[in-house]
Amino acid sequence: MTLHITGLSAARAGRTILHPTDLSLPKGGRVGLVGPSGAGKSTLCHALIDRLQAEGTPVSHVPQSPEEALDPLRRLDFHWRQAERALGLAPDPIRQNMLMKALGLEARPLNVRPGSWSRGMQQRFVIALALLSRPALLILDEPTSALDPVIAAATLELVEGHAVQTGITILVVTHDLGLAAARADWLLVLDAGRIVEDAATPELLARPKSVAARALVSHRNWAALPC
Ligand SMILES: Nc1ncnc2c1ncn2[C@@H]1O[C@H](COP(=O)(O)OP(=O)(O)OP(=O)(O)O)[C@@H](O)[C@H]1O
Repeated sequence: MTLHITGLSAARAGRTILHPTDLSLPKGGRVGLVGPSGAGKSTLCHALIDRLQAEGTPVSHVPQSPEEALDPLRRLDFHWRQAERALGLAPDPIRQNMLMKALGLEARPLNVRPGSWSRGMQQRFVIALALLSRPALLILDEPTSALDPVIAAATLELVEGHAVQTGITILVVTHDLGLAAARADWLLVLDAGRIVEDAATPELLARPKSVAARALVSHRNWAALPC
């Protein structure tokens, strides 16, 4: 079922940051939200999360870097238990193994602090945590900014594989058109708090209509990135 969201908007300090916006996110789809810094991507994400949560639709958000989600002094198994508790879930080793395996982390002991793992592995762990709630929508916020591009691409492939099996919709939020074009079937371009383009990825790349999308597409070095 497609997630339809209408009239999403946001103001900060008396200024409209996100103008009234409608979104349609197809179930199991991979959608990219692209726009320059300050366009309002984070604001849109927060408004979207608030709206979906208010409607009772499960949504998970993966922040840019694992440090934002993990306490460096707490062991990974503590984080897992906390997430289960927050969701009202009883501990379930089978579910835990399934999610860890989906992110390529099977057989890794969790009785260590985050710093014992590479950042790429920490980010995968955070994504596995985000999947615990069986979200209808998984928002990946600048998912590659904290990782080297090859690790980032491998991580995104694992997430997408899991999403295909479970019907989760993925929203990749980024200022990097190369990343979005490689990962998403559909692209939304946000500029100054307005969605100025909403098109299938090949269509947007071939025929960008808005000034913002044309500027992103004409920035050609995006094509060379591995993810
Ligand atoms: N709490 C706030 N108070 C005032 N202005 C804000 C606040 N939060 C965001 N803004 C402004 O809203 C605009 C959009 O910010 P936002 O963080 O949503 O953009 P973004 O596209 O996510 O940027 P980036 O890619 O740099 O993270 C910016 O001009 C920002 O300065």
